[in-house]
Amino acid sequence: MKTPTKSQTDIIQFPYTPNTTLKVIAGPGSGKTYTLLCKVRHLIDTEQLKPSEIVILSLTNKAIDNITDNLLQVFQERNDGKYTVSEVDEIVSQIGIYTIHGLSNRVVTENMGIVNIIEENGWRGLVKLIPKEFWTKRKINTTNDRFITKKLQKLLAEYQIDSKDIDETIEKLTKLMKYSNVLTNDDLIKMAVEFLKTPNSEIDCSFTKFILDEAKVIIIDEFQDLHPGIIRLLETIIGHKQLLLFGDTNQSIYEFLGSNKEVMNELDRLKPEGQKFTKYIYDNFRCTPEISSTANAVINRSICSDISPEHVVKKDPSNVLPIKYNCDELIDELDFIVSEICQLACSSAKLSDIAILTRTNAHSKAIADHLNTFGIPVTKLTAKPDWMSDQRIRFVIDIIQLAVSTIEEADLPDNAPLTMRTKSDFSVIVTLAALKGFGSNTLQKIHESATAGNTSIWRFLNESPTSQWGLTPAVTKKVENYSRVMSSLMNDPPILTIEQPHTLIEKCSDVISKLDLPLFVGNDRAELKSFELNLKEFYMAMKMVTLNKPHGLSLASWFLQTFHDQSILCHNNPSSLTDNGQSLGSVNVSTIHSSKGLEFPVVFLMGRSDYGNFPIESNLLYVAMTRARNLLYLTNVQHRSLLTLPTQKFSLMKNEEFWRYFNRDMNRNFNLPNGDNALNFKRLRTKFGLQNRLFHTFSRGIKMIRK
Ligand SMILES: Nc1ncnc2c1ncn2[C@@H]1O[C@H](COP(=O)(O)OP(=O)(O)OP(=O)(O)O)[C@@H](O)[C@H]1O
Repeated sequence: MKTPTKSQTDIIQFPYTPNTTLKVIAGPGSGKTYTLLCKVRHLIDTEQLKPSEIVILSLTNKAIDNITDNLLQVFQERNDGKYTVSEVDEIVSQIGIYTIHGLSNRVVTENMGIVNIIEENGWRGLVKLIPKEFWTKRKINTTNDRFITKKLQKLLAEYQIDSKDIDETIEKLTKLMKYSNVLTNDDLIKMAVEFLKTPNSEIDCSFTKFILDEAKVIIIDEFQDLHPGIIRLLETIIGHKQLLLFGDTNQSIYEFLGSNKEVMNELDRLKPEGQKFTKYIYDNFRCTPEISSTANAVINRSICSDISPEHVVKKDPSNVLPIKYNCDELIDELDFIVSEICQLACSSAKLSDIAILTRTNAHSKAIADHLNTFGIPVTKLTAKPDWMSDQRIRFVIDIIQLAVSTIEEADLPDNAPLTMRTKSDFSVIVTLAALKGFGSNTLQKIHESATAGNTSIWRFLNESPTSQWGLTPAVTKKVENYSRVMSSLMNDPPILTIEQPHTLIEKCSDVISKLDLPLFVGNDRAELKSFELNLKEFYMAMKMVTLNKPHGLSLASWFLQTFHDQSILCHNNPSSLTDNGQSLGSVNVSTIHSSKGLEFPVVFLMGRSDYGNFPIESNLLYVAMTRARNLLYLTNVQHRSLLTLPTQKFSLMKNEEFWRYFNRDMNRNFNLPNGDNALNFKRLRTKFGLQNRLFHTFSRGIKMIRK
C-alpha cells in the first residue's frame, strides 16, 4: 500500500476553488498519475465535489487507460470501510474520463448523429472518384497510392482555408464528405467547438450540456502533449471551472504538431492573475539515481527543490551506470542485444522485464523480426491497437457503417433534405472501391448518376433499372451482386437486432466471402497470422462495448459511436511489474513514442542517429531513458551529455549485489546463483546466438539452391 509523499500530499490537499488553475510539474516516475488519482479521491472524500462534476482528459488512449485502470485501485486502497464495493464502482463510473478526441466525438454524434472519421480505406475510396486528368493537370505521379492519398488530404485542407483556386472535383468531394458526415480528426475538433458554443436546440444534448454546465473541474493529464489544434476546444470547455494540469515540459515530444508552449500560454491567460498556481514533485520511484542523473544531464535538468532534500523520496543507488555500446553494423547491434538478453535471462530477469526502444517503426520492426527469427518471443507495443489500422478490419467496420446508415435513411420521408438521405454514400463508395477491378471511371459514373437523380447511391443502385446505370455488362453484374450481398446485412436477422458480437462478425464474414475483394486474398502466413490476431482483438473490443451499451441502442450503432475510444488495456499489457508467474514472457519492442507513460525494469535504447540536434530530440532521449527502472543500455546512442559516461567493463551476470537490488525492487525472491549460470548462458547463446542462426539460414539456402 502506497502513502503519498510530502509534495504529493501538498497537491492532493490543494482546495477546490472555481476559476483557478493548478499546474503540477512532475518528472518521470515521480508518481504524477498516482497523485492525480489521489486528488480525485480527496475531492470526493471531502465532499468538495461530486464524482459527476469531475472530468479527466488526455490526448492518448494509453494515458486514459492508465487512469481508468488505477482509479478503482486508489479508491479501494485505504478504504477503511468508507465505501462499499458497489459504492466504489458507482463513484468511479460517474467520473468522466475521456480522450480529447473521444469527448469531441461524443459531443458531435450527440448533436448530428454518427459521423465517419476518415481513415486510409476512406481516402483510397475518395481517390478513386478523381478523374485522371485532375492529376495530370497538376503533374502529379499517380503510381504511389500513399502519396496520392496524402496529396488529396492536403488539397482538401487547402480548399477549406481558401476555396478560390480549386476546381470542381475537389468541390464535389468536399460536398460528398459533408453530406455523408465524413470528418477528419481536425474537423471533429472544430465541429465539437461549434456544438459546444451552440448546441443543437432540436435535440436533448445532455452530454454537451453536462460538459458545459455541470462539470466543475477539468483535469488534464500529460499537458505537455497538448497542441494548438485543440486550444479552442479547451477554452470552450474550461470556462470558469477549476483547471488542474499535470505534466512535464521535458517530456514534450509532439512539437511537430505545433508549439506546446503556445497552448500553455493561452491556458495561462484563461484565469485571472493571482488565481494561477504551480507545484512540483521531485520524488522518483522509478529510476535508479544512476539512470536519473544520466537522463537529467541530457535535458540539463537540475533539481532545485523548494522542499528540503530529506523530504524528496529517491531509490537507493544500484551502483550500476547506464551501459554504452557502439558498433557500425545492424548485425553487430543485434548480436549484442541477443547476447545481453541471454545473460539477463541467466541472471534473474524475465524476458518480459526487457523493453527495446527505437526511434522509428521501421527500426522496431527490423529488431522484432530478427529476434523472432532467433526464436526469442517478442511483443510489439503500439500506441493504437493494431486492429484499428488493419485494412481488412476497417473494411468490416465500413460494411457495418453502410448497413446502419442505409437503414437510418430508409426510415426518412422522401422529402427529407438530400443531406439527410445521402449519409451512406461515403460507405458505399469505400466498399465499392474495394471490389476487384472496380476503377475510378465506374465509381465516378455511379456517383454522378445518383447525384443527377437527387438520390443516394444506395437507393440509386437498388431502385433504378440497371439500364440506367450506364455500366458495361460485366461491371453491372458485379454491382448487382454487391447490392444483393450487402442487402443481406439488413435482414434475416436485421443487423440492428443483433446483440452478440460473434453473430455480427459472422454476418460480416458471410458478406465478405461472397464478394470479390483483393484485400482478403493472399496466403502469406505471417500476414494471415497478424489478421487472425487483429480479428481476435477486434472481437474483444466489441465484447467490451457490449458491457457499457445503453439500453435500447443496437450493438452495431453503439460500436460505431465508441470504437475510436476503445480501451487498449487488453492490447498493450506490459505485465512485467505485476507478472509473478513462472513464465519468462516475451521481450517488449516499441518506438519511444509508444512507450511514453510506461516503465520497464530493463531498457535497451537504440540509436543510429544523434539525439542532440534539437531540444525535441533531447526530450525524446530523456523520455526513453526514464522508462528504465533498474538497467539501461544505450546502443549506438549519441548525445553530447553521454560523452563522459564511462564504458562498463565487468560482466553484469557476476554482479550478485546488483541482482539482489533488482529483485528487491521487483518484489521478487532472489536465490543465490547455483553456479550453473555461465553454463546456462553458453547454452542459451548457442540456441539464440547469431552465428548459429546464420549457419542454419546459410545451409537452408544451399539446400534450396541444390533443389
Ligand atoms: N507515494 C508513492 N509510494 C510508492 N510508490 C509510488 C508513490 N507514488 C508513485 N509511486 C510509484 O511510482 C511509479 C511511477 O508512478 P507514475 O506512473 O504515477 O509516474 P509518472 O510520474 O506518471 O511517470 P511518467 O511521467 O513517466 O508518466 C509507479 O510504479 C507508482 O506506483
